[in-house]
Amino acid sequence: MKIALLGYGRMGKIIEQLALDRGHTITLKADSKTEHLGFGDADVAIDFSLPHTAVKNIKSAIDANVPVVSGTTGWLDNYNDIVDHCTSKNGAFLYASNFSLGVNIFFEVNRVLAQLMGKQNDYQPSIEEIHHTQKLDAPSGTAITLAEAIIENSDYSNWTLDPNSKDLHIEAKRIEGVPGTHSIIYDSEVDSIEIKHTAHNRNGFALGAIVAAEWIHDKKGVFSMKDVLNIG
Ligand SMILES: NC(=O)C1=CN([C@@H]2O[C@H](COP(=O)(O)OP(=O)(O)OC[C@H]3O[C@@H](n4cnc5c(N)ncnc54)[C@H](O)[C@@H]3O)[C@@H](O)[C@H]2O)C=CC1
Ligand SMILES: O=C(O)C1=N[C@H](C(=O)O)C[C@H](O)C1
Repeated sequence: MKIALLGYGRMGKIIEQLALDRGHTITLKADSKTEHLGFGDADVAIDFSLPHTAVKNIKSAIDANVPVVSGTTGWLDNYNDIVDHCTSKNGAFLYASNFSLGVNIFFEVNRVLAQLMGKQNDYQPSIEEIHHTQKLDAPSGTAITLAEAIIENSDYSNWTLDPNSKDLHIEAKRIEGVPGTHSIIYDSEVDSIEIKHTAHNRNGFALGAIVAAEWIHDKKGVFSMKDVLNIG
């Protein structure tokens, strides 16, 4: 496949390496200095850019009739706008807050645990996420996905970063060099239950994005990693 990379930072560079190893070619490496996104004959685009550039990048790919997968976080207020745009142009689009196989399994474990704990009022749920200090958004997109599943199965209606709020609390810690760690904690007076996913490096995110790009390149519609991995 010919792949256009929208974003050539930490993730874009790892995706390039793994994509070449899988026999793909890279036709575009767009970064902050790129003035025009020339998609040429790209089969698919992979967007790992910045919260304020993702919407424009995704729309440009759809307008160029290039299926696009996006892992950029922090832009989801515009998600429905992108879905409408993709549908009106008969394009192909997939967003995942986290592309790694391990986290997508963790999402399912979180959902089952949330269903079990939904009526256990003695337990207070909370989420902790830890990322490197260069991360621009908080909480992480992954933490938001985890929170949404807990909210669906409980009396909570919102998540919050404020520890004094009554909403579902997400604690976002920034520590140099951490690729991404997410924990769900249910705490009671007598015990606690905790599940945790720890990324050891970024390769799982990158591989998942390439697998998603391979999957979507000949499709039309709006998809998620559930469609790609066939889990859940
Ligand atoms: N969904 C997932 O599995 C994962 C998502 N992420 C997310 O991916 C995004 C990127 O992460 P990193 O690579 O670590 O960030 P980074 O800061 O290393 O890279 C961002 C890149 O975007 C480029 N860029 C800036 N303006 C652009 C524009 N207008 N068009 C195209 N590119 C532009 C920058 O020059 C840079 O190369 C973040 O939002 C992060 O949260 C990161 C890892 C995994
Ligand atoms: O910025 C990152 O690095 C990551 N961002 C994603 C997120 O916001 O959930 C995924 C992963 O945790 C790494």
